[in-house]
Amino acid sequence: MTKTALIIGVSGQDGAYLAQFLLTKGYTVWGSSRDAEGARFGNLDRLGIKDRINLISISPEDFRSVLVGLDQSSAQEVYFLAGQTSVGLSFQTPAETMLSNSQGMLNLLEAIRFQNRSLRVFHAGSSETFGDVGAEPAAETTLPHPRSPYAVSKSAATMLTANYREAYGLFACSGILFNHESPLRPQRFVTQKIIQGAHAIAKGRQDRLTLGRLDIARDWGWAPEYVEAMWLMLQCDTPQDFIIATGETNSLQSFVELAFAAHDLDWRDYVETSDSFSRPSDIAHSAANPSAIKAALGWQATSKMPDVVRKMTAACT
Ligand SMILES: C[C@H]1O[C@H](OP(=O)(O)OP(=O)(O)OC[C@H]2O[C@@H](n3cnc4c(=O)[nH]c(N)nc43)[C@H](O)[C@@H]2O)[C@@H](O)[C@@H](O)C1=O
Repeated sequence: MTKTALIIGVSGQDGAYLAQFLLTKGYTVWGSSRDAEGARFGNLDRLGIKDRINLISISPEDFRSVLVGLDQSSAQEVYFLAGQTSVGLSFQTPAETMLSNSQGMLNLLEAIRFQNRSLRVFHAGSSETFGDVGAEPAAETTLPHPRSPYAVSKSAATMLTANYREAYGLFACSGILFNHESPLRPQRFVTQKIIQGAHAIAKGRQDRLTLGRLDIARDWGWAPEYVEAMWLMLQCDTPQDFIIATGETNSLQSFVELAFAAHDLDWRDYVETSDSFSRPSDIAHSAANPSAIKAALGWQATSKMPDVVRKMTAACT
């Protein structure tokens, strides 16, 4: 029998790749955005799948709209990928960030409980939950130490998901996603800003690139691989939270170096730094231990940071 999935937040990077992946698996795919009639769905267009998705409007902060969306799609699997995704922006829009990420996920869990639906639900959690990790990479058991309104909103939604699983027996789980990138990433995120900046400089369309702190370090993976992990988590016998990451941490400076080297340029000739991109509090070092998902589901990231740079650069036009 054909399976049906609903992706709440289909217009973003992960929503688009997940929709594409589920179509290859033969799913009927429903995808939501706040205003499905007004939205452009540029990422779905870019992947050439817009016409194959049943597009509907859901505002996750609006309980009624979530209930109606679940009814309309009759999905067996629901993926919550909606909400405000920028850590930097969350310092300026803390309330909106809390509402869209925490209240939105709570509404979905409550709607499933209220309608007594036996569907499976995936929540996109974030490594931001862990804050700065020390020498020991974060594992599923690492205690939260959120350092931004975004991180607090994701931590709350992750805890709510676990609570509804334990209290009401819902098949609900969170993937604790570390940074994952692709050509669909907007330039508000540092990787795409660097890739596009280096490309524009190489083409003579731009002189300099201004960035914030270069000494921060992240675990950067390849987004199309991460959506497969999301799907695998809903195919398990029992729901469980997993870290989704490569297990390799690199500095932002090394990312910049590779992005410019891809055009035979020395980054030091073009990159300057400015405090205007600094955050009130930031994570200096983020690192993951993704061994649990490999052991349980056989999933592991094959593209590491240099592959991410290479593939994002290759997609530049
Ligand atoms: C896992 C997590 O991953 C992402 O959050 P993020 O790590 O904050 O991503 P980002 O690319 O905005 O920043 C990465 C680092 O880079 C530093 N940085 C330096 N210079 C610039 C700069 O010029 N722009 C930006 N944006 N950052 C800069 C910045 O201060 C930060 O330390 C989201 O997907 C989020 O949804 C998520 O869950």
